[in-house]
Amino acid sequence: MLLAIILACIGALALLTILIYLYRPLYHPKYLEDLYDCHVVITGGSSGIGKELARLFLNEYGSRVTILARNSERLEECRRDLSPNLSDRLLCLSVDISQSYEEVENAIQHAIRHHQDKPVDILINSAAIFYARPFEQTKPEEFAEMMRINYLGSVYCTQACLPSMKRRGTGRIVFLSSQAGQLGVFGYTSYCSTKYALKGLAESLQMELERENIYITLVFPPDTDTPGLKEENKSKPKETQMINETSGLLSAEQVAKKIIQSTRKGSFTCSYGINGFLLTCLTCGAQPVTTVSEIICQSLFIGLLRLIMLRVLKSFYKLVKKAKQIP
Ligand SMILES: NC(=O)C1=CN([C@@H]2O[C@H](COP(=O)(O)OP(=O)(O)OC[C@H]3O[C@@H](n4cnc5c(N)ncnc54)[C@H](OP(=O)(O)O)[C@@H]3O)[C@@H](O)[C@H]2O)C=CC1
Ligand SMILES: CCCCCCCCCCCCCCCC(=O)[C@@H](N)CO
Repeated sequence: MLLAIILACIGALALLTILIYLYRPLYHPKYLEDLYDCHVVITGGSSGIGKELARLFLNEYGSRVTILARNSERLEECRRDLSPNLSDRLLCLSVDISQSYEEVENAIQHAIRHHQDKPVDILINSAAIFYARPFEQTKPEEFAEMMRINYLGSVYCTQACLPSMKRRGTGRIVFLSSQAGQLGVFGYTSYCSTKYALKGLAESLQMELERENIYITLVFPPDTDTPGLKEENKSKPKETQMINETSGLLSAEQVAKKIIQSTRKGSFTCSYGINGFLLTCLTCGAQPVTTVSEIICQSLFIGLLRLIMLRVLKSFYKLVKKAKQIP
C-alpha cells in the first residue's frame, strides 16, 4: 500500500516536471532594477490610484513623472502636494485624453522635451470615469463617453508613447482594468464593458510587442478608497455595493505599490487578495503567462474554480432578487 502511494507520488512528480518543461512561461521580461530617472507617464495622475503612483515614483524611486488629466486646478493642487519644492521632475499637463489623438501626441512630445528628451519608459493608463447605474438609466451618450475615456483614451496614450519605446527596444505599458473587467456586475453595464475592452487590447498588443521587448501589465483592483470611489458611492445601487463588498476595500497606496511591483517584473496580470487571485486564475483564458506558478495554478484549479464561481454567482443573483424587495 505504502509502496503504491510512493510510486503514485513519484509518477505525479515526474508528470508535473514534464508538464512544466513543455509549458514554460511564454516570455521572460527583465526585472526593472533602476527606476531612478525613468520617465513615467501617468494618465489620471491627479487623483486616487494615479496620484499615489506618481507620489511613489517621485519620492521613493526618484523617477521623472508626467501627469495627464483634465482639471487644471486639481493638477495644480496635485503639483503642490507631490512636489512642494517645484521640482522639474514632475510635469502636470492639462489634457483630455479622449478628445483627439493629436492633442495627446502633442502632450507626450511636450513631456519628452520637458524631461530632457527622455523617452517614456513606463506608461500607466489610470484615467477613467466610473459610476454604477442600472442599464436603462444610462443614456446612450454616456455609454459612448465612458468608452471614449476609459478605452479610447488608453489607446491614444499608448499610441503616442509607443514609437519612442519601440525605437529603444524597451518599455512597460500598464492598463488599469478592475475586478469588474473580469466578471459582469449589477450596475456596471457601461463600466464593465470598457474594462473588458482593455483586456482584448492588452492581449493583442502583448503579442505584437513581446518581440520589441515591451511588456504589458493589466491590473484588476477591487474597490479602492479614492475620490473617484467616494463620488461613485453617492449614487451606487445597493446591489452593486453588496456585491463589491465581497472583495473588500483597499487603499490607493496598497493598489499602487503592487502595480509598481508587477510592472517591474513585467507580469501580464496584477491582482489583489485571495478573491482577486482566484478570479484572475479563473478568467485567464488565452492570456500570456510569465511564471511557472501561474501555469500550475491555472491548469490544476480552473475546473474547481468554475464550480466555486457558480456558487458565488448564485449568491449574487439571490442578493439582487432580494434587494428588489427592500425599498
Ligand atoms: N477606485 C476604485 O474602486 C477602482 C478603480 N479602478 C480603476 O483605477 C483607475 C483609477 O481610479 P481612481 O483612482 O479611483 O480614479 P479617480 O476618479 O480618483 O481619478 C481619475 C483620474 O482620471 C482623470 N481623468 C478622467 N477623465 C479623464 C480624461 N478624459 N482625460 C484625462 N484625464 C482624465 C481624472 O482627472 P480629471 O477629472 O481632472 O480629468 C483623475 O485624475 C481607473 O481606471 C479605475 O477604473 C479599478 C478598480 C477599482
Ligand atoms: C472563484 C472566485 C470567487 C471570486 C469572488 C468575486 C467577487 C467579485 C466582486 C466584484 C467586485 C468588483 C469591484 C469593482 C471595483 C471598481 O472597479 C469600481 N469601484 C470602480 O468604479
